[in-house]
Amino acid sequence: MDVLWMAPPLLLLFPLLMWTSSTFVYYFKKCFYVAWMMVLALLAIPLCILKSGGRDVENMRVIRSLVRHVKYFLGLRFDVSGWEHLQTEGPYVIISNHQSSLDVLGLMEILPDRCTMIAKKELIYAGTVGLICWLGGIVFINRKKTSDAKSVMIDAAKTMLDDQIRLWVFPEGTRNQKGDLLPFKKGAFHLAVQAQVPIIPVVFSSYSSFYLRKQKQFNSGTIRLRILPKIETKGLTCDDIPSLSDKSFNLMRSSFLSISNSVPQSNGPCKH
Ligand SMILES: CCCCCCCCCCCCCC(=O)SCCNC(=O)CCNC(=O)[C@H](O)C(C)(C)COP(=O)(O)OP(=O)(O)OC[C@H]1O[C@@H](n2cnc3c(N)ncnc32)[C@H](O)[C@@H]1OP(=O)(O)O
Ligand SMILES: CCCCCCCC/C=C\CCCCCCCC(=O)OC[C@@H](O)COP(=O)(O)O
Repeated sequence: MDVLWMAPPLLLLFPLLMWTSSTFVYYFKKCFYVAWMMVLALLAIPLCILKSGGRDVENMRVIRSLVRHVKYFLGLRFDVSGWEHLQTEGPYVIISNHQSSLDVLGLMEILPDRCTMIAKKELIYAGTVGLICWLGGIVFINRKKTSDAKSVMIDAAKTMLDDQIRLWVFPEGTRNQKGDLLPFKKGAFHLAVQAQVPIIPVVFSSYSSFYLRKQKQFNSGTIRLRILPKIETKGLTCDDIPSLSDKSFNLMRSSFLSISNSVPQSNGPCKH
């Protein structure tokens, strides 16, 4: 009978235990993030339509200002350096590594005016977020059809110059949390060379100190964001794309490793 007395305090303790359980925090933060972004997008839709009357890169100002507080809810901080490198007139291509949808928070932290992104076309179906991406002028590509993706990017190079737009590209082409960068795809470099505009590399430090998908952990943490000096492409041609891509990759990789305090995952212990 005595044991029954313990039931009410245990029942009260249960939510507390749940709350402190790191798995619960992980799922809660992830669900909150998606749901809150959906709500913010819903708020942004009428604001963007009122501001620009439809799809326009200027809507990114509205989206940027609505998203900037989200980091506080998730316990994230950004330590940004290299702001001066974004003080470049006219169009340019920003390239950055891509670890998770959380990259959107860092992106909005430093997003320059008149800058939009290249994204996979599936994103347009993400409910209110999809619609706000369209209103923000995001350029959608079909990754399954190289010829389509290429022709959309060739058009984008022309639009960049005609409308003085900057484009943010994730040259790895997909999300990656392997503790290293994936080899770069060439689209971003073709884009910059075709438009003859500079490339500004941006590096996000590894999220592995606070966000671990496999272990279901999502703690508080600081993300170091490094804006690197621009790489000029004036006078470069198609033939220079491989070396331009390699140069960018090497610069970003060494910056990533130095700000992440991590070593790439090896395939096992060294053999002597
Ligand atoms: C409030 C709520 C707010 C919400 C805000 C939300 C913000 C959202 C943020 C959004 C975040 C969303 C983030 C995301 O969604 S990330 C996913 C989408 N982004 C990308 O995939 C971008 C990176 N990918 C590329 O650049 C690829 O190269 C593409 C996709 C273009 C093709 O890839 P694919 O794998 O099919 O082919 P390949 O790379 O092997 O290339 C094949 C050949 O073609 C050549 N080639 C390539 N390109 C060009 C070109 N332009 N002109 C001439 N030639 C070109 C190339 O040199 C190669 O030839 P060669 O060298 O072998 O001879
Ligand atoms: C009714 C449809 C509901 C869909 C719900 C999903 C909506 C997501 C909502 C909020 C998340 C906030 C920001 C979304 C921006 C995500 C950009 C992103 O990270 O896309 C992934 C893409 O770069 C690479 O894709 P893959 O790694 O190749 O796969």
